[in-house]
Amino acid sequence: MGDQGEDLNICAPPGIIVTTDEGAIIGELNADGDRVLVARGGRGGSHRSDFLPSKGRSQHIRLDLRLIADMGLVGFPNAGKSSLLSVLSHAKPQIADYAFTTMRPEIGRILYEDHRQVSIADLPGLIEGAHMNKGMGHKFLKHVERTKQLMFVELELYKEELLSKPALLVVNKMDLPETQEKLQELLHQLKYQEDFVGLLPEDMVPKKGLEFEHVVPVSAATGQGIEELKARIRQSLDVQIAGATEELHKERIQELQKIRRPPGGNAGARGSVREPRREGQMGPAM
Ligand SMILES: Nc1nc2c(ncn2[C@@H]2O[C@H](COP(=O)(O)OP(=O)(O)OP(=O)(O)O)[C@@H](O)[C@H]2O)c(=O)[nH]1
Ligand SMILES: [Mg+2]
Repeated sequence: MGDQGEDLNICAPPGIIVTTDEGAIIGELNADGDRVLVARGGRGGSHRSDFLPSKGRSQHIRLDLRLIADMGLVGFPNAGKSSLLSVLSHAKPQIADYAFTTMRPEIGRILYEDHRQVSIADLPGLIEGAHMNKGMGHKFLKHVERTKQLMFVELELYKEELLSKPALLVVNKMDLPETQEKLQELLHQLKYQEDFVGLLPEDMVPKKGLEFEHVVPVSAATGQGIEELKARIRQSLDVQIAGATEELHKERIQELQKIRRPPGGNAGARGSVREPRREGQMGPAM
């Protein structure tokens, strides 16, 4: 009858979906402390089974970190991220004239005329040294990882970790005096970045140039530029999705070509890209 076997626990962060290799969902981990049973252990032997233990299940699984949103709003405290979310979507985030009003992500959705929805996450403000856990630090960066793209609200925010995603730069509060001049200055600096790098403290100099897909001046207060911003968000995500789909198709076609090529070579001209499609069942899924 022996001792009970120990449970095998595997720790994973919240926001994980556990699936089989085929993509069937076994369970979700949405909050701290959530648990999902992936494979039940076998029963121990008893007098009913002639003391023979039964075998437990084994199961191959995938852990997918779910995106919290298509776009994440990134900016210094008070830049007006929550105000922007409230005019872009129907979300009603808390807005106030003090830093760190937003403590956890709030998601809003933009609904486009063709019924496509884009989700925007309003994130806590980012300050210098977030990567050293200052301000909302690590929490902030963890949320940022889970968005497809970033929408920077005002500039100085280029933290290198954040620059690997496509990004839009939104210049908010354009209703305030002198913002027009500041915007021109900013556009000039972006265009001639190398000339300005010398003015920055060494640890703030980005290794990679700043590239924004679009720079959009807006005012959350008056609504100026908000429609254009919505259009830019959509455009930018559509381009990214189209790029990813094309990449996937290329990979599939390459895989199919490998399968088609007989082991002894002899693929010749017949191994063209179109060949596999004619066989029907193996064409790339659209
Ligand atoms: N004049 C003007 N004020 C704005 C605009 N957008 C936001 N504000 C004001 O700026 C302040 C901060 O706005 P929030 O939207 O709370 O800023 P936030 O970036 O979400 O701030 P945190 O959550 O603390 O990081 C509030 O007093 C807003 O009313 C704007 O376009 N023009
Ligand atoms: Mg906020």
